[in-house]
Amino acid sequence: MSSTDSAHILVFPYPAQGHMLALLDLTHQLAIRGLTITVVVTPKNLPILNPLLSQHPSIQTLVLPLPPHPSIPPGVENVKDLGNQGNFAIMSALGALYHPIAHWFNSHPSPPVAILSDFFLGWTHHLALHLAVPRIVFYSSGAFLVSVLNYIWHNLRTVRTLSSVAAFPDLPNSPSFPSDHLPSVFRRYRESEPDSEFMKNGMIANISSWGCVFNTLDDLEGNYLDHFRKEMGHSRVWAVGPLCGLDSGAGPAERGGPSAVLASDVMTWLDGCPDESVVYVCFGSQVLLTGPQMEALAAGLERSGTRFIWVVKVADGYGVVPDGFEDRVGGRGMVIRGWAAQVPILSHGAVGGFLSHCGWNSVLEGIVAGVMLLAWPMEADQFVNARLMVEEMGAAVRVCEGRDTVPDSAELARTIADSMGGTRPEKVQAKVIHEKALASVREGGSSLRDLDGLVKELHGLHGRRVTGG
Ligand SMILES: O=c1ccn([C@@H]2O[C@H](COP(=O)(O)OP(=O)(O)O[C@H]3O[C@H](CO)[C@@H](O)[C@H](O)[C@H]3O)[C@@H](O)[C@H]2O)c(=O)[nH]1
Repeated sequence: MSSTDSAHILVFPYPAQGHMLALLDLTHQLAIRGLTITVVVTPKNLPILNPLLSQHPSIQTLVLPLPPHPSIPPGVENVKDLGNQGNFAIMSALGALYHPIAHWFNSHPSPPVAILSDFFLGWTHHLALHLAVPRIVFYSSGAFLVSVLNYIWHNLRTVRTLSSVAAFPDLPNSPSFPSDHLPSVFRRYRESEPDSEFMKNGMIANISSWGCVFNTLDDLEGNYLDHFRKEMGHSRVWAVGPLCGLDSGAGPAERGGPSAVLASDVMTWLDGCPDESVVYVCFGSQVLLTGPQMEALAAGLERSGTRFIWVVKVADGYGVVPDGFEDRVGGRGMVIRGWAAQVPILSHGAVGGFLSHCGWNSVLEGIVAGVMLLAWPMEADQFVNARLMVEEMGAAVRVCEGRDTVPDSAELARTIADSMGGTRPEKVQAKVIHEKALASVREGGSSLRDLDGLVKELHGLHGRRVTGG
């Protein structure tokens, strides 16, 4: 199909690995289904698109410099270099791309018929209204989290005045959370502070957008999706996940960047381990551990007697792997300093557990791999995700919680050894969800059906004007 006879979509990922990689997985799916695509990206994030662009040379990029912001050091364009606290500044800085994008759009011979953009780019709703095209929100987090957030923005004063526990009586299962477990975008929000207000307005704009896509599935979050659909009052809510369970086609070993240790070397090491004997430890792309946390985790892994792969993010002022640790654990463990090929590692039959911060992508990748999660939620949506997996799904074990908490290493060692050794009910349940997740992205599955529905809707926009929402 040529670019003139297929719908042209503008895809705008948010520059954080946990947001971007999943939207690029979706972009790949849209490209193989014949849509014409332009991706908005800043120069330093362009290499993250390499696997996608080499697979689909027809995908165009709109490369725009990141507008300056006083809280963003020169040269920084991705949240991985700032941590979670950098989100508001990056969101605000990107907001200044409104006019450059509008200008590009208005001078394009065959401009996009829709904008598909991350939920941290809520302002693109107004851009889409201005350009008279529909905007579709991509939620890189789950429907439970988004339901919690929507409740918060609608009941801001009430939730802010609650002291220690916040209840969500309108949501399925009426959950409640200690207030320090609420999503970071809310906890970091300060009334009248410009970047905070910009973020909040963007979140509210998401609710009015024409449609939305979730990287989730009915069998995991059907109750929250139903609740959300009711709140939206329309059916343009597509649950297409787990996107990592569809053929990524984008060379998973290079997903997000080159691996610090050659992926083939890691695979060879795993080949020498018995089935489901290895616990994979990684806390996503943003979290850095303090010195005491690193020591406790190292001691826990050492005392557990379990095989492991530990991915350590390194930065000045944060913890390091204790001296002599690797000699003491001998061939039983592998430490990867920097970026790891997470998806291929998890999919290896030798991996049986995943000690994770419960970032949404890690949760889904663990499910697709059929490994049990050992949950250590720290910030953002992670407490909500952990609750879903531990309490509601019964498919994960909680090992620690909190961004600053230092786990007790003896207890950590026991939990790791116990989880990896025995046949816990959570392990069995993780396999049940794994099967359901794989079925959802196979022929006849709910997520594939929704993906086809989304694609049909996008193709249908070609030559038609649908705006607002
Ligand atoms: O060494 C690494 C580290 C991460 N990843 C990948 O990077 C992504 C990380 O995403 P996620 O597990 O969701 O963690 P974060 O990077 O922390 O993601 C942010 O964005 C997510 C989506 O909104 C939220 O759920 C998280 O809480 C938030 O911290 C995943 O696809 C991983 O496979 C690698 O491939 N190699």
